Amino acid sequence: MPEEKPVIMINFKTYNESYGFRAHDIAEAAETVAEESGIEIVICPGFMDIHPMSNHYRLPVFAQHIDGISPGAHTGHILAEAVRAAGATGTLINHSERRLTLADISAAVDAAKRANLKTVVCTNNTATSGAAAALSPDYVAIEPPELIGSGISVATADPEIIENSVNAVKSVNKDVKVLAGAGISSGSCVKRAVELGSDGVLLASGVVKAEDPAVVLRDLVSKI
Ligand SMILES: O=C(CO)COP(=O)(O)O
Repeated sequence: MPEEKPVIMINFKTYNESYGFRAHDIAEAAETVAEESGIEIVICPGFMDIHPMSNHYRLPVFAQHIDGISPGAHTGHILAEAVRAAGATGTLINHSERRLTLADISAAVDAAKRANLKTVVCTNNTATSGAAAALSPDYVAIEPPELIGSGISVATADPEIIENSVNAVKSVNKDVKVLAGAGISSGSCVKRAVELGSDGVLLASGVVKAEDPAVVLRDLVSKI
């Protein structure tokens, strides 16, 4: 088990169930379960919900993406400082559904650090996990794309990718934490992911599309 308690990050993506009032339902459930369990639950809502989520809940709020730009004339871009000002304290970077080049990932990590945002670089295989670790983000999140949104847990379907990514990341920079994601939906998945060396999980559909997110969230923390 890691020294610190595992973290649970919920990526709201752009599901119909994830914005506006429904974002509040998920965040309210996450706040209740985080306070009951003492487990850190991070929410990653859409950009429009960062400010209301940050104002209403005591949960850490992360963006789903930022661009590797500095303040200035960049129409249509997402500025790290603006995300921070809206209340976010971290950001995902390079999700499989929002892929970036290595140069863009590096610039985004630099922009996030400049704005005092925590960084979660998402990766799709062991080699990219090692490459991401070289940028010294706070977290590398390994998520095999073929299992994302499948309901099939990476912790049981592809445990090697978690172990191999942990080894690849730690051999580059032992201070970088590793999250596992794709198909995570239960406390058993979380337990297994942690046994394989991860510091927590990043998940989406299991919570966002649940009829009652609190039920799933309570199960997710139940075996930690
Ligand atoms: O992409 C993911 C989280 O960033 C994983 O998505 P699912 O939990 O829906 O498989």
